[in-house]
Amino acid sequence: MPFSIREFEALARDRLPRYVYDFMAGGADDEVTVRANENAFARLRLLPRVLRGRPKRDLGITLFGDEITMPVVLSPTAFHRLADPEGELATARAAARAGTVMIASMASTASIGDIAKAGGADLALWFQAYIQSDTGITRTLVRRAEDAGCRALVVTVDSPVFGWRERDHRNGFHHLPVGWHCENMRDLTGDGGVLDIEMVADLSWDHIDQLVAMTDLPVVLKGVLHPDDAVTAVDHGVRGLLVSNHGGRQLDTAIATIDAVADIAAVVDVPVLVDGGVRRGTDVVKALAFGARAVGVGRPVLWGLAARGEDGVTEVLELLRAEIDRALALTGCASAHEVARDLVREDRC
Ligand SMILES: Cc1cc2nc3c(=O)[nH]c(=O)nc-3n(C[C@H](O)[C@H](O)[C@H](O)COP(=O)(O)O)c2cc1C
Ligand SMILES: CC(C)CC(=O)C(=O)O
Repeated sequence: MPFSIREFEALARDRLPRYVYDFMAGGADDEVTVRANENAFARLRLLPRVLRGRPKRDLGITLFGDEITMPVVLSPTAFHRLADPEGELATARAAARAGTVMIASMASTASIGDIAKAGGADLALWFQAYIQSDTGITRTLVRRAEDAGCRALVVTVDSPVFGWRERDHRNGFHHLPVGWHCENMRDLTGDGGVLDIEMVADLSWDHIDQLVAMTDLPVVLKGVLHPDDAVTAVDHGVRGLLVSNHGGRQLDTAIATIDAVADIAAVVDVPVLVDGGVRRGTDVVKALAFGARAVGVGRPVLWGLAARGEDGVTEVLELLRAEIDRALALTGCASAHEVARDLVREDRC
């Protein structure tokens, strides 16, 4: 079994067709932000405490009333069938076994209802949506998420247009293989067809008001990086924030997310999550120190799924859990809640 997420990525790279690996690993333009997300974590250094007598660590946290077993959730990623024939169903089973949240992408290759069934009652399932220009379509998607038992709605707001992904253009990857579809987009128009997902350039806070009014589920905004937007979001009834630059796939040279999270956590009272470049338990501890309640992982889940299917996702999540536990022990913390801001210093080398 691989010993690190890095090794899972190498295994996945060997197993996947080139165009699939590139789609998953790649980002926008020069991929500056893809690299920056990881590099920014490495630049931060931990200042551990000693002799605090911590025989066991408690990794659990609460999100919207649900207890999860570690401060790591599965960020939404499209097209899991490209990684494994069982696709999102395998991912859901692994997330349920790990006792954490899966944020299912609107661009899943299984429907949200089928993902919920696969995960079973143990899965804390959230649904990620791109607001569509036709409010009726957005409403139907929200109802499907509610009917599937989703516990929160994540609205991605960093994609008014699609990022420029040169690897995909070079590989000619613009559509799913014949016969595979975004199953959440089926039967939305009455003719049994599958609609394309739209990126809507004129999205505004009015759309967020509409969405918040449409559902009792907590709405989480994904893709906020500016503290002023975070404050505005909460004013509009948003109940959580996922600080994200879409894994460097949208605006290249956008700020690394770990560099954005502290300023946001300082100005809002709602749970703040962060994703982008989390590859080690020490990264998670740094995010907690900056005020995040939890982190999201995108590509690591895909590497696990591509390398070893459902078991691979389980192994990736358990690797992270063990690494977080070890990082807490080595920094002198008994729980995720005890991680304090003064554990992290900027690298002075
Ligand atoms: C292959 C791939 C597909 C993605 N699909 C979606 C998506 O459908 N919706 C979304 O909001 N974010 C999507 N993302 C972004 C992730 O939710 C997340 O922000 C990002 O992957 C985090 O960075 P990491 O991969 O370094 O962990 C995708 C990312 C990847 C790598
Ligand atoms: C195909 C898109 C809807 C998903 C994706 O690749 C992304 O959001 O990065």
